[in-house]
Amino acid sequence: MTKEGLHLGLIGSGSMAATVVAALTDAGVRIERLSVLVRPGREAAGEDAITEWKTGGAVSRVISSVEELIALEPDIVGECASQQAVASCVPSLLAAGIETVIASVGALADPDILASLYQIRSEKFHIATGAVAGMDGLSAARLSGLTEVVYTGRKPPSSWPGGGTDYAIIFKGSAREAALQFPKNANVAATVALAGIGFDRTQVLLIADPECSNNVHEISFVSGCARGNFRMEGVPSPDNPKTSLTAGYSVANVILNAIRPVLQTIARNVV
Ligand SMILES: NC(=O)C1=CN([C@@H]2O[C@H](COP(=O)(O)OP(=O)(O)OC[C@H]3O[C@@H](n4cnc5c(N)ncnc54)[C@H](O)[C@@H]3O)[C@@H](O)[C@H]2O)C=CC1
Ligand SMILES: O=C([O-])CC(=O)C(=O)O
Repeated sequence: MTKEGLHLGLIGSGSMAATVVAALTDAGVRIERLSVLVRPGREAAGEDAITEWKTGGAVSRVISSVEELIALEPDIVGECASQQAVASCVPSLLAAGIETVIASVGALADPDILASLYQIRSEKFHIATGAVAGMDGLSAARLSGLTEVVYTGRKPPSSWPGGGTDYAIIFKGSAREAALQFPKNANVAATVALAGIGFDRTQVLLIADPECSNNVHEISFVSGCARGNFRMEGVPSPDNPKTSLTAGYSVANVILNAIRPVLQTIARNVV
């Protein structure tokens, strides 16, 4: 981060990336440079997408390899792309010492990916809570002994693979299976698993519900210190209703917290 502002790196140029940039700009962060990693061949589409973003005048650049992104030396990178992007980009970013926040948390349900990130043991690795909330309470309750954690995710039928219009139980099983089978819809299952009793003991129910206009996340748990029941009702992103707007705000919030010490230093220097 220079005295003038933040050099933000993003992986992905879809709905969540747009929300992250708008949220940071609205929060008063001056994004001086924006480096956006897209899939090879998607550079022009990425550049078009960025023209619609609320960047506050950032100088933007679209690249298509993680090596180029690393060479540009962003202050922090937000992954807003896919589980595959976590696997292929995040270990290199962390190995290069770059602060990185992930949204595609379901990637960690794959033991090989988890192991590759664990080996790096970087304090610069952040997991956004995404579309859900209450993970602090769940992880605190874990210390008292969790005996049951159930996550239920409901979205309108059109937001599930295959579309349709009717009520349907899309999936019932473990958080590991949910996160790997529904990479665009069940990252929250992975987040709940990581905060609570793990990928194999967390029970997941995914429902296509025509009564829903929002994306609803319900968590219940039983522990030694508390029983918990909480519910988050996320407004779908206009460009991609599968993704709740909360998820992008969550990535922006992690970025804000990570850069805050630097912002405070700048404020002290300027005032
Ligand atoms: N933790 C959470 O609560 C949530 C996490 N997510 C994750 O965030 C991701 C992004 O969500 P949206 O922006 O709504 O999706 P989107 O489909 O609007 O945009 C994703 C963009 O990333 C690009 N992309 C995918 N893999 C890439 C790679 N390896 N390198 C560069 N670009 C790549 C795609 O081409 C697409 O343009 C989802 O795919 C999902 O994995 C989504 C919703 C909630
Ligand atoms: O955005 C949401 O509501 C949740 C979601 O897609 C996910 O968990 O992957």
